Amino acid sequence: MQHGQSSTRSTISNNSCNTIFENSLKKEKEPDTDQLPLIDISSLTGVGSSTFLEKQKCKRQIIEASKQWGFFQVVNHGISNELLKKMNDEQMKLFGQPYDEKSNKKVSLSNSFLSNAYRSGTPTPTNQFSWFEAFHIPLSDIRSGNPQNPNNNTLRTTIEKFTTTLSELALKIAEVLAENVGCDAKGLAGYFAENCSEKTCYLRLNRYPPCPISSDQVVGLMPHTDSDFLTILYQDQVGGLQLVKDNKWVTVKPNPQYLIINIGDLFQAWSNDLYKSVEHRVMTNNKFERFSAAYLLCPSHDTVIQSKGGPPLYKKFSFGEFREQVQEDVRKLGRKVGLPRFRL
Ligand SMILES: O=C(O)CCC(=O)C(=O)O
Ligand SMILES: [Fe+2]
Repeated sequence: MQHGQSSTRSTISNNSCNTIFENSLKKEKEPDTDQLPLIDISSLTGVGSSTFLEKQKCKRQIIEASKQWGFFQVVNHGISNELLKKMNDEQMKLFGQPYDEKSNKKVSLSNSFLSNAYRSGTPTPTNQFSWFEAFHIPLSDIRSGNPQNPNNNTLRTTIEKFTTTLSELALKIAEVLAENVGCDAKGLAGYFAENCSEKTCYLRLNRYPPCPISSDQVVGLMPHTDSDFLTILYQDQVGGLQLVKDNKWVTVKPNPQYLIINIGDLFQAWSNDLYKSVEHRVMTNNKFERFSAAYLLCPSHDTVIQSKGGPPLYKKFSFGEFREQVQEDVRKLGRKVGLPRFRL
């Protein structure tokens, strides 16, 4: 599959991104960054006790990081280290199955919540290649998993626990960000709960195999922005995630106890460019395989995105229109154009 063709993330390559991408393909070693904001969100998640002032501080940090970086890391997120480890173990087992099994060519995954969920990188029209494989799973499929498939049952229950907490966390973060662009708390609770449901949100399980090819044309995952409100990412200790900050690629120092949150295109449009949907990518590694899991907060296709706070920079669009435009651009141009298509 062309990366992003049927998912909410897609490669992006407008002019400025091309420059970044070309520089980036030289694969020079970028320093890890310890500067990526790390936010203690215990006051939001209720892990431990906290005061009103601590909660206000936490909200301010989330808003600042979303404006300056479009990315931040969180601790005290409410998912235990045991559950994170279990998730990683289950992911290893799942991807460890023979290709025919996991890609659903054999029957063992069919009729399970994983049927038709498998994806892997294929060359782009410009012969660039993403060295990954993934399962793209709508949350509603997880809950309706087939209990008769004992192999996948611990996987399913682990994913279910993991995504239940992530769903709550995603809504809390979304509400903090939306409240700051002038939405009253009552209206907000309705907006996200009504428009983002388990039918519209996804979990992506990613595996980046060790890559023996050293070529500028091969990356773990092509530069892209996420076509959602926000993404919550869990990554293992291997590293390879990079994001653009001040026109340079910086490497995120991996810490498997943190979760990483990034703003997607919809929040950038909604906030009238206050929050940044920042390009990111994954580099390859010739020694180690790498695992990550991404939770994507997406609305239903008929949800309307309307810029708030100041004269609008984007025309009103529905998520369905956005997705169709992305898919059409990927089909016709081989790349996602994304938000610039909707700019006034
Ligand atoms: O694996 C990663 O670190 C990033 C994954 C990602 O960007 C995505 O799934 O959209
Ligand atoms: Fe992404």
